Amino acid sequence: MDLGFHIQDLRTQLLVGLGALTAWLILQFILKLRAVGFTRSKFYPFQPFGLPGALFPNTWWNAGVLYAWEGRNTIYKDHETFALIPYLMGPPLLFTSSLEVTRQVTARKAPFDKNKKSVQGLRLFGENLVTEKSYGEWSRHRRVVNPAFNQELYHHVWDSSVRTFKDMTASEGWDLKDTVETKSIGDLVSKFALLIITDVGFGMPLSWNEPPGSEEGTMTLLEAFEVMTKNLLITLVVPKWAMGLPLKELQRTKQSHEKIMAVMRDFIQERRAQLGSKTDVERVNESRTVFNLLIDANDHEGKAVLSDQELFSNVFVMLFAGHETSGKTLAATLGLLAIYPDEQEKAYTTVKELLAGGRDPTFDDFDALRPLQACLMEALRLFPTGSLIIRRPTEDTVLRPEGEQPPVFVSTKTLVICDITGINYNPRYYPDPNVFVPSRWTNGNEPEYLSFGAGPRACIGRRFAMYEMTCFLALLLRDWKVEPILRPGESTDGWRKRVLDDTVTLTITMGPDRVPLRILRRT
Ligand code: HEM
Repeated sequence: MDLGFHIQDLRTQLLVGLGALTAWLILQFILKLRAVGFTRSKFYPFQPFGLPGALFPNTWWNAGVLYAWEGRNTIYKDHETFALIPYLMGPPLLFTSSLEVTRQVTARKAPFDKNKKSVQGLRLFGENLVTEKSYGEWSRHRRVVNPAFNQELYHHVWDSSVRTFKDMTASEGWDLKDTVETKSIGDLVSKFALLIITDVGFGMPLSWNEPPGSEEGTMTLLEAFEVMTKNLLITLVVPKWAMGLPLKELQRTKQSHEKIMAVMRDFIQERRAQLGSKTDVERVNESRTVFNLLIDANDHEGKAVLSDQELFSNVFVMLFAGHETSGKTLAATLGLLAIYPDEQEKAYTTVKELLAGGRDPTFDDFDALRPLQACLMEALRLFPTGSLIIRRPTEDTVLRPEGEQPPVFVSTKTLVICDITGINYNPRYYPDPNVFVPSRWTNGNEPEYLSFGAGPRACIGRRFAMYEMTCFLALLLRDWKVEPILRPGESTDGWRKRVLDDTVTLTITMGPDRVPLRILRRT
């Protein structure tokens, strides 16, 4: 055999292959540029939210998963709207920090819809309110769930928040202490929010020390959520059959899914058993928890509005959307109040005057607690837990930014990223965007608020979240003061960077991770 000829042949084939690949990449690159109308672009090998972009950190050559967060003060400096072209892999993206463009993308009947792939992680158990397409089955889901979010439910949220807060301080031993140091206020407030959603959303009041599944040796629901959230990437990339392999993280991820499925199955069965023994009149008079309404809609004879799978999936998404977001927001708010003692003092003065004699806050106090709501809104501006509104054009479209900026063409091949972080740090809308200024939201000239989304797909749980978080904050500030636990020689700016800014993670929602705090009893 002529080995020299064989190698020569192989080399030629390799060169031809490489040439073809290069030609194909160049063609794709041109098509991607065309898909965004040759708009001003930045170039990276991959897109930030897919593999392998998300696997590598955000750096000069890679737009990692925290691209928008880490670039919040820089990437929009020259252009409020620009394209990101992944030249090796992934669709072209149009990033915008423009309110005007975001309004056009999220408006009712706008030619934009959810992108199925972007909400893949929330489709773990099937389609639901969050994952359905606006021009698909979404309105059917929203029609079923909408009526549950009413005043009666919010009353329930408030009462449950008071009860759970007291349960927390008693169970965590705070009631016997003057100073509490916690390594992670995030863990406590996340648990608080989970207990509220299980109680109010599903009629399952659980005590602080007995979260579901707390039998010895098994994962609790809280742990299951944490594992599932942290390992979302594993869920998205590892095929189902491989989840059974004997690797620790795979096993834990699998266990977390099983736990969540089991708890939800129990929820559904228990509730069905309760509802089954009731007449129609009794059903109507029943406490209208989100869950009762879902079951009702599911079971009503001849009028099944949601399939069993959809019911299951909506239960999951409510548990998820209803706890992670509020927990992370509360953690960020407490962290910021700790390093802005003047703002904390102002909020405390409101609470002290309103709750004279140390009484508990009631539902009717909500409006008077507006300065506390402003602290939460401002923290959520700085750390928007739902940080990206991702949409795909349903037809080729032109977006028109404000002022002098040129119109932007986007084809159906493009993903449009309305970057809430980008908008929230845009100095045109929020002067001194890095500073925590709660009075932005009470000065009578409030800017538009994007942190709960916009348009018909905006957050259905906004008021739910604001009630539970305001109540928590009122109770905490009434009795306690929060302080940062500084390292020797550390400034509060250094603390903010280390504990808040640099610990932000993006799984499904975004926010600081743990937030260590010193909590001192007020005398
Ligand atoms: C601080 C707390 C919260 C924040 C920051 C937040 C943020 C958001 C955002 C930005 C969206 C829009 C996403 C998009 O357009 O792609 C959204 C949608 C949604 N949120 Fe929230 N959320 C919070 C709390 C809650 C709570 C407590 C619940 C339920 C109890 C909830 C349930 C939902 C649902 C079901 C949707 C999808 C609505 C639809 O597409 O029709 N959220 N949320």
